[in-house]
Amino acid sequence: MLAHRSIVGVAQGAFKSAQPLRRYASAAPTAAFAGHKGNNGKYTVTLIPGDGIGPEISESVKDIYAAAKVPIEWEEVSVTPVLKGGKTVIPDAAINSVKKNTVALKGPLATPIGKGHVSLNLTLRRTFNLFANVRPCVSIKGFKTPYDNVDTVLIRENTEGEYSGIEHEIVDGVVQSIKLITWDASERVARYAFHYAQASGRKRVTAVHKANIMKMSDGMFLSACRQVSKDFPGIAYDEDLLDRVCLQIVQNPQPYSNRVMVMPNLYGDILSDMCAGLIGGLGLTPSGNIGRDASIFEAVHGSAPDIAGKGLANPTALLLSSLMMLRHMNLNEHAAKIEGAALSTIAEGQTITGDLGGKASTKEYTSAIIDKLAKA
Ligand SMILES: NC(=O)C1=CN([C@@H]2O[C@H](COP(=O)(O)OP(=O)(O)OC[C@H]3O[C@@H](n4cnc5c(N)ncnc54)[C@H](O)[C@@H]3O)[C@@H](O)[C@H]2O)C=CC1
Ligand SMILES: O=C(O)CCC(=O)C(=O)O
Repeated sequence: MLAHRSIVGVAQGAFKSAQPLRRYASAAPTAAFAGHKGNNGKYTVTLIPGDGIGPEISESVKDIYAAAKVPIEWEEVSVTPVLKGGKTVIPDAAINSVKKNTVALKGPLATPIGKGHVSLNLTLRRTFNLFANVRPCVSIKGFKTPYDNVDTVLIRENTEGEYSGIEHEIVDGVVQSIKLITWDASERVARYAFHYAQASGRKRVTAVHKANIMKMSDGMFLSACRQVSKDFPGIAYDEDLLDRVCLQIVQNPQPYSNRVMVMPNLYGDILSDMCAGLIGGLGLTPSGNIGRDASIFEAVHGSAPDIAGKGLANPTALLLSSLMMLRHMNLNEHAAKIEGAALSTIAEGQTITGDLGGKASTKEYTSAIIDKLAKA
């Protein structure tokens, strides 16, 4: 198996062939980290704890980072929405912090269903033009699930598609919701997906679509992927229907290993939750929202209101997202150390949270990782 490389590392000439497998790489050819080390030798990173379980899992990441002596200073900002000119917006302090630091770790933000303010998650992605949402889904060695060979990366177009937020009522009882697909955004995410595959040693890119039905919008997304594929002769390219992928991957995920799947926004949202189910659930799957001027890392899951405040949440997905962030920042050794401690704690199975079949609280699981770091 090839070592997973981060393009950031390659571009900065920092890649060493002896580096360990990068399961949660954040290959970002167009988004080299632009943050600066302060006089204290630490990088400042924006932290948005978020809603529901967000503050609990953020606390866990902070505790683990302190124990691992990661050279990061957190700049904590709230994203509690504010009203400005009749619109719900993200507070300026949060926007300015991400702009300045160019990198952020974000807990989940809750969105009212069928009414109320727009999704602030989507607002952040659009504000910073975070065009690619990278969602690795990899089985954890030693942690038994119905499948033990999942190793795929979904890359979701992150700024438009079904999530464009253009909706209106035409006449009473008739509502239109517009799926907007542009050539530029499709080409940009396709190119990112091929770069990611190349940098991480993955051999194939699959464009996932419904162009049999949405002939023009998904059809154009496919045309962009096909055109970009010509620039990457070393990477195989194919296309598959979303419904077929869903069926086949739950029957046998193995053929989807060692590849990158690229797709429009909504398909990536749904397929990544489904893939999380293959490896043990939403408590385990990280993501990175990658842009040219900033990147925001967050778990795939939401605010989990059903368990919020009970100390039961699994912080692994946010922790792994933070490791994608560390690799994006070229802090590879710290990432590898924490990854080893977290994944071996899960593989041993003695101190794991309820979603993984264990009995540990968030704090007990966090302490188990910290104990391992102390012994490493
Ligand atoms: N990127 C973001 O910030 C996202 C925000 N949301 C928002 O989150 C809210 C809740 O959404 P749901 O559909 O309920 O999805 P959810 O992902 O919050 O929860 C789905 C199920 O997974 C469980 N779960 C999720 N994360 C977990 C963790 N770390 N540890 C243990 N169990 C975990 C929950 O307890 C729940 O049973 C909504 O307001 C939604 O809009 C949803 C998805 C992403
Ligand atoms: O913004 C939200 O509340 C949900 C967003 C979501 O599911 C996602 O796109 O990851």
